[in-house]
Amino acid sequence: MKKAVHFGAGNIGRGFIGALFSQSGYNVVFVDIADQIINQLNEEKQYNVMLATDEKETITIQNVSGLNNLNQENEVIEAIKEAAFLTTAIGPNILPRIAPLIAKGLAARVQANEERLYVIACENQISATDLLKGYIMEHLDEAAKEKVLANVSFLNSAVDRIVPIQNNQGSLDVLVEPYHEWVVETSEGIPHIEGMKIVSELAPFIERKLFTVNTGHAVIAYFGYLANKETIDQTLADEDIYNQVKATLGETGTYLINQYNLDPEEHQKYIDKIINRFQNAHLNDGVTRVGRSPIRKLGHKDRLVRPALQAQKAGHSYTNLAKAIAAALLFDYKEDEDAVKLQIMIQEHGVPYVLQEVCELEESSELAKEIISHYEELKR
Ligand SMILES: NC(=O)c1ccc[n+]([C@@H]2O[C@H](COP(=O)([O-])OP(=O)(O)OC[C@H]3O[C@@H](n4cnc5c(N)ncnc54)[C@H](O)[C@@H]3O)[C@@H](O)[C@H]2O)c1
Ligand SMILES: O=P(O)(O)OC[C@@H](O)[C@@H](O)[C@H](O)[C@H](O)CO
Repeated sequence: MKKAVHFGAGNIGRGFIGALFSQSGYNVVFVDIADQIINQLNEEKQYNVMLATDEKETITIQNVSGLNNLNQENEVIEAIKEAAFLTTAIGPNILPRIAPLIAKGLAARVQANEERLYVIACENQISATDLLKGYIMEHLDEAAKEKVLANVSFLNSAVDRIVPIQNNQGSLDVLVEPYHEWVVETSEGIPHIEGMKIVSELAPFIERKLFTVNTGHAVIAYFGYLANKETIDQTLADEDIYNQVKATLGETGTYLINQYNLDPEEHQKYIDKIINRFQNAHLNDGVTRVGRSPIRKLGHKDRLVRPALQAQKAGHSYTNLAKAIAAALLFDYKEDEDAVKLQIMIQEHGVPYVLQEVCELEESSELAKEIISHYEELKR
């Protein structure tokens, strides 16, 4: 049976990417540090993916197993030697940590098996696979690098499916929204995977997704958190926040329509569909999950700052994006490591320093000034 090695047996791993490989006839080896999940995968050898609909349709995912990358290095390397695909859904910040083991696996793979291997990082980050490739290359000598570059394809991708934190301790089953989209950039003829869409240029797809789904999500999460809301759908029921989301997606929409020559009516339909997805009460998706890792989300190329800068450059409105950035700076959720770090940075050095260090925005820029003024207002 064909094999796919997938790093990250979490929500997207089990609920989306691993599930698609299994449904396409692959044996899926999940690699993770969570012993409980790994042991359960090996014992139960299957799990259910449930759709967040009234009917709760269920699909059983089979031919799955697990390995722990902390204490089963050799087994992971052996699995990589036989795999047709190597994918990740682990969080962008974790990619550098798994790169040394992937490098060992790839070095052994290209010696043992001449078949092409496809590596795809499925993270919410522009060019995540290119970044992973760079981290992997740091751990290969010149000879191995050359062989890996000749035999392994590194393909960027965009993944879209809302998978909340699961409310079923001790179970492998995953509740997911019915909608899903997985777009992979390549001009090669790669093996067919159910649900994978191939495109020759990813930029319009990943920017449209990141600056609509994830920007909208971030606005709801940060304003919802400030308004003491628990979930995304509850937050959207607040008329002011709903209008704020619409206005912000109007700003990112103007950029996306101009940049990628999108049809404005089609783009409006895309926005409406996404807002409808956010309103799915079956998901029970927490604002703290969606707002997680605010330092990452405030990055220069991420869902808030990049569209704001693009709007500023084009002379369009970015007021609502600036407000959302200010709200993100107030996300002081104590159980999120990044949020704690961000608040310490603000207390010790102030907001202008954070805008410079995290968002790469000069204090004197119009955008930075506007964020600071919204921040002061929201704090009151
Ligand atoms: N959940 C969603 O709705 C969604 C949708 C699209 C994209 N994504 C992206 O998918 C990625 C994963 O998100 P998620 O929601 O599935 O997160 P998650 O926390 O549910 O899953 C991450 C998994 O990675 C594992 N992990 C952490 N550190 C590890 C390490 N060093 N080695 C091996 N495994 C490790 C964790 O144990 C966990 O099982 C993120 O980049 C996210 O942005 C998520
Ligand atoms: O995964 P993050 O932390 O980058 O973003 C949180 C959510 O916006 C995200 O997980 C969405 O649910 C997902 O991107 C939908 O496709």
